[in-house]
Order: sequence, then structure tokens, then C-alpha cells
Amino acid sequence: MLHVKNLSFSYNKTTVLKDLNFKVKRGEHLSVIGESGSGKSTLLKVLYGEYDLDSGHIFWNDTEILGPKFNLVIGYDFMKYVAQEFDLMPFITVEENIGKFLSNFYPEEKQQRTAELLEVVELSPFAKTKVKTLSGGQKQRVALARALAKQPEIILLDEPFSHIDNFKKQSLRRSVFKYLKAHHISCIVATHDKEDVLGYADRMLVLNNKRIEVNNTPEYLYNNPKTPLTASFFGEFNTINNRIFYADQLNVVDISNLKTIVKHCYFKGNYYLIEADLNGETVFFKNNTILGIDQIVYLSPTS
Ligand SMILES: Nc1ncnc2c1ncn2[C@@H]1O[C@H](COP(=O)(O)OP(=O)(O)OP(=O)(O)O)[C@@H](O)[C@H]1O
Repeated sequence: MLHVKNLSFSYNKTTVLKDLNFKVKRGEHLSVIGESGSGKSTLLKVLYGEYDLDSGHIFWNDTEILGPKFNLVIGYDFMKYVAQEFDLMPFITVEENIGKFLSNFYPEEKQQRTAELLEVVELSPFAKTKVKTLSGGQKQRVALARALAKQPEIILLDEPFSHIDNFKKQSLRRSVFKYLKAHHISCIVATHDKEDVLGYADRMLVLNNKRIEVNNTPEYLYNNPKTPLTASFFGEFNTINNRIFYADQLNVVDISNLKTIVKHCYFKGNYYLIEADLNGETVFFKNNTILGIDQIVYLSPTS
């Protein structure tokens, strides 16, 4: 288990993380979300031992994770970290990059393991391709496979699918997260993308103003967002009478005390997102059909 106790960290004099406490169990998937600059990447780097803490402790089981003041070489065998910039060897092939950290002592096993990892990241056809000729998304997948090569106990992923196109993203996500669960590898994923969280994360931690705003299951936080920041992660929302309603929680009705004027309709595939004016405030709701601009529409929240 990863146990973070009273962790605080500053770059020079600027505090980025203040008094964080959380745990990640073996095989558990934790997503870290927060606005740009809220400290997600910093948290992963600190957990990896890249920096020394101002105060607090990080333990993986009984081993304390320590920073450069205490370690000549950063990092521990049980933990891998895939940064947003991936540090690959450009002039050797994809399979050589992945195999780099595997033992040459059992060549057959090494080959099998490399082939298995190439399948997980859906890069088998590129095994013999030199890394320098790959696209950004393909390089990101090589970095993922390389981090998995030596079967870490915990992996830290910073926006792991950010460079990957939408065609590939869905199946790659399923493949990687399924692999981590099947092998009981704990993971902490910093992300902006709710698709990385919903359906995969066991827990979701929201960083705000240097602290953990909430840490709970995605289901709980979706149903009880408490703050606009958490709600905004899940989609368009409205605050009406101090309560948060997602766009799909407002329905068009014949008459109500929520009288709105339609201002814009956005085609979203199987629905339209409607932007409307409610007493000078903007509200968003979903509707199956397009509505007329300046049309008056009454809304009612689903209870
Ligand atoms: N090496 C550094 N030295 C000094 N300040 C830094 C350094 N790296 C990041 N920061 C600052 O720390 C804060 C947190 O940055 P961080 O990259 O951790 O945020 P983030 O939530 O990962 O952002 P994003 O979602 O944009 O990647 C920011 O204010 C950033 O400017």
C-alpha cells in the first residue's frame, strides 16, 4: 500500500502541495484531477522521489520513499513513472527500447514479454520500427510499455493518453487499465480527461488550492459534486439556488418557475446542448431536438 502522510512540498519558496494525506491499496487505481497548475504532475514527481519534501512521509509498504538528498539514484524498483515527456532512445527500435530493462539471460522469455507488452499498448506491428520515426502518440505507448516491462508494483502515469488519437484511445485505455488490474499493479493517473477516470478509477482525488479538496469514488463524486470544480470535471453543469445540476438533470416542461430564453444550440451527436438565459445567468441543458433561438423554454430539475 502507498501511504502519504502530511505531505507538503514547495518549489523554492512557493508551496504547491500542502498537508496531503491519502492511501492507495495494492491494485487500486487512483485518478488525480485538478485545474492546470494545481500540482498534479508535481505530486507524481514527489511520489516518485524526484524531489525532497518540505515535510511529511511517503511509504510504499514498509519502504519510505525518499528524495535526492537521501538517494544517489532517483526511484525505486517497485515503482515506475511515465512523465509527460518520454525519455526514449530514438535510434533503436520499439522492441529494443522495451527490452532494454529486461534481462538478456533468458532471451526467449525476454522476447515473449516484449511481445506481450507490445500487445498491451497495441504496437505489435511497430516492433522493428526505430523510435525516432514514430508519432508522439506511438512514442507515448512505447514509454508505457517500457514502464510496465519489469512489472512494477505501482505505476505513476502523467496524462498517459494525451498524445493518442480518439480512434486508438478507447481501446488502449481498456487494454492498459485491464492489464494493471489483472496484475494487481496500483496506479495513480494524473489526468484532465474524465474518460480516463469513469469506468476505471476506484477513487478520484481532486487537488485545489494546494490541498486535497475531495477523495472518493467517481460514482460518489458524480452524484455529490459539492463544488463547481468537481462538477466541472464531469461535464456542463449549472448552479441554481445553490445546488449543482448537470445539463442532463434539467428537463423541458410546459411551465415552471425556471423560465429561460434559448441563446445557442450545440449539436452533440445524440442530443443538443442548449445554452439559455435564466434571469441574466447562463444555464445549460440537454434536449433531443434543436430549439429556436430566443424561444422561451421552462425547465424543471430531475429530483
Ligand atoms: N520545476 C519547477 N520549478 C518551479 N515551479 C514549478 C516547476 N514545475 C512546476 N512548477 C509550478 O508548480 C505548479 C504546479 O505545476 P504542475 O505542473 O504540477 O501542475 P499540473 O496540475 O500538473 O498542471 P497541468 O495540468 O497543466 O500539467 C505550477 O504553478 C507550476 O508553475
